[in-house]
Amino acid sequence: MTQFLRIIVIAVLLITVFLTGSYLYVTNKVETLKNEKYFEVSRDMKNKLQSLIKEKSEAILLVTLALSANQNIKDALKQKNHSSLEIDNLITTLQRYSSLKNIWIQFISPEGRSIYRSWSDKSGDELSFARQDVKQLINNPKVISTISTGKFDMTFKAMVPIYEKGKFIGIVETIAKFYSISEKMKRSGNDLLIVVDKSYKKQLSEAYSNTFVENYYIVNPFKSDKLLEIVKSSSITKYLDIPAYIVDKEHSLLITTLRLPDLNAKPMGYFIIAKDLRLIDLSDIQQAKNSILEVTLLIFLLIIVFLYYVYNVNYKRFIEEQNEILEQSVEEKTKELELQSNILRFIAHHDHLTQLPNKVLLLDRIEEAIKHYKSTGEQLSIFFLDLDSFKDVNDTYGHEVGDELLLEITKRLQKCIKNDDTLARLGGDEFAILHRNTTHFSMINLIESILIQMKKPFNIKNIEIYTTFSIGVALYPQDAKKASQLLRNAETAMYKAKDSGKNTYQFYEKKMTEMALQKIQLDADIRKALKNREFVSYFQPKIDARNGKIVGLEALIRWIHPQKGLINPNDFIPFCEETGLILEIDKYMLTHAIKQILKWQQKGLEFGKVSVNVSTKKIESSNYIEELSYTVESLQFDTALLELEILEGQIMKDPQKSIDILNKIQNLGISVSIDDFGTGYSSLSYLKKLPVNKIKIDRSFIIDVPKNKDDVAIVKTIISLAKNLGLQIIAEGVETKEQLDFLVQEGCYDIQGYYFSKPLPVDECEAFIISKNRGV
Ligand SMILES: Nc1nc2c(ncn2[C@@H]2O[C@H](COP(=O)(O)O[C@H]3[C@@H](O)[C@H](n4cnc5c(=O)[nH]c(N)nc54)O[C@@H]3COP(=O)(O)O)[C@@H](O)[C@H]2O)c(=O)[nH]1
Repeated sequence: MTQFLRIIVIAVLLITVFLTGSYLYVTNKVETLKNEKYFEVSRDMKNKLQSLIKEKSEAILLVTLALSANQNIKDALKQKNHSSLEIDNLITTLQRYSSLKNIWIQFISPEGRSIYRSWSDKSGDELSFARQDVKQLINNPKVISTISTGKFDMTFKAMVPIYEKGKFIGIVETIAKFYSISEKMKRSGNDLLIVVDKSYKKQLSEAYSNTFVENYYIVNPFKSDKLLEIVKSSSITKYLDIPAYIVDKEHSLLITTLRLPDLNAKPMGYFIIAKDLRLIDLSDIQQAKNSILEVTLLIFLLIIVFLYYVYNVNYKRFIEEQNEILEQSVEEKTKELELQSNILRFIAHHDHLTQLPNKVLLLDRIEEAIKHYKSTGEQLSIFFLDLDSFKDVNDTYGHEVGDELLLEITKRLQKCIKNDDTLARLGGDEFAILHRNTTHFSMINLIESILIQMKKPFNIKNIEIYTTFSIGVALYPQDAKKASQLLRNAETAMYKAKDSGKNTYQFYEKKMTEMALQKIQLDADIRKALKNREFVSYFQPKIDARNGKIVGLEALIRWIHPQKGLINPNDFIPFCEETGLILEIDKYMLTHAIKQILKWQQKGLEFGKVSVNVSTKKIESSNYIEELSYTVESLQFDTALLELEILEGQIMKDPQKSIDILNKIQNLGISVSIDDFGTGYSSLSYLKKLPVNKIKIDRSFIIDVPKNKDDVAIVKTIISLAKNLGLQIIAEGVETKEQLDFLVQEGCYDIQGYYFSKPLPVDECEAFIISKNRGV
């Protein structure tokens, strides 16, 4: 806004300065032009008067010269008698043929006596005493043309000396009135006032007109009374010797002066010339003024346009700045609102005591997890937790202790959940957990973890409090399709847990509870079995079909359960892989198998390499290579006789990582075989890079050969692939002669399968080896 005001103030100042400057300039310019005009007009006034005077002087001189050449006049002068002259006719002729209407003539003798004067009968009077000009001409006879003034009038005068045969015989003098000059000046719009200094001629003091202004005699008969009055009203000297002109605005007059010299150029008086200002044509000045005003207006408009442009540019900038400020302010406000809205949203979605998500947020998260399931198949489960004796805590110790207890319980529950799980407080003593990426084991793990956490007493304000949870679990998608229903079902399951004695859990589906119980039992049993060394190795021979010799043995785990008897690996290996117990199993089995092999070696039996199954979890465990190396070294086992079977699917989960580990295994001198080949979608580009020695064709491709053409094609391809890659090849699950013949025909000679032998317990396997060593 300051910027905006500044521009406005600058604009107003500029316009004011410009207009003032323009006004002063125009006024000054007009004044100058007027002065020039007045100077010009005043000069014209003077020129006009001068030219009229000159014109008349010349006319009179011409007439006088003409008269001086007239023989009759000469004769009259010689005779000093004019009677023979027809003077009247002469004057009439002169008036008729010249422009001079009032003209008088006089003849003067060489001695200075008047012989004849046309305006009077008087003659013979001595003039040379009274008249300076006559005296002057007698002494120096030459033409005189001058203006003269006397007490009656002011006149033009021309005097010409007349000679006859070189002798000066007299003077012809011609006199004309000044009237016509005044009239002509009047006609051209100029008032004329002829003033003569009184002191110039004594006789002027008695001037006939009797019109005086100060020391000056007003000569002209047709004077302008107005001008006379103006001159009279102030000092006359003001109007004499005006250098150029005077503008009398009061009387609207332009006044100038012209000196009136006498015969000897001595100042005699002045012509005061005046012109009505209104008669002076100032249209050219007005035109010039208009032009200046037009230019000024144009410049003014340009300034306005410029200011408008500057204003616009600045205004745009100003608007942009304001916009920026506005945007910033909106941004800040938006952030504030977002913050407030976040706070409100948080309040609306969280429990005020524990700050945990409330039921609303939990349901949102469940909906979200359901959507996720639909795109990924990742299961979820809801755990509904209700404290078993919270009412007693509140009643006994008060709500403050109850609240503290809830906060401590929250902390412990947070330790049990995964990062992507949601722990919520539904109100009172009810909590819920959204457990994502659910597996049977993860659910059991979570339940056990909660139960363990709740076993420890809580110390609230030095009061030791024991409390437990009744937990209900519902699974998506098995138990409900909608979030709210899922939560309700988990709650129902929780009440079942309450009914069954509290401090326990129930699944919404009864069989799930049983399964959970079984898994918990299985977990406990496997741990116990490892401790009690209930796991044993069975060995399945691998036979070279061409000669029936044993080329190797595969160690396969068996569980000799004290109550249930022999348990096959399919009933516990997947569970062990899920729980991580496989790490212990694989370690146990490697040692167990090697120890047995060492025993057979000591007995001198020959059976080729021994292969042991290894899960990916195992080979990916951080210290696997160290553990493997330690096991073979500590048992002093020749690594050249050991082969590890690793599932193709597990290798291909992260081929690059597998390459690193397999390289390390091979560096220990241990062979690697890809187990169940054909099921793991091996990438051919990776296959050629994999540090493996052997591939084992999966049983699923062997079952229907040679009948199933597809399987035949697959098996043929795998065999040729192995050969091309320089890998050994073995087929497993061979049960029939047809299968065997087909494989041998295709060049796969190493065979594992019931056709030759099932996996055998140690003593049976020993007997089998012995018989084969004997070539039976
Ligand atoms: N990580 C570990 N996994 C192990 C270990 N011991 C076994 N296992 C894996 O358990 C799965 C089941 O094994 P098992 O029941 O022993 O079955 C093996 C053979 O009995 C069976 N086989 C062999 N020949 C035939 C046949 O002709 N017909 C037929 N129906 N079954 C036959 O194949 C199993 C051997 O498979 P593989 O290991 O892929 O060569 C099994 O996946 C084992 O890998 C262990 O110690 N650790």
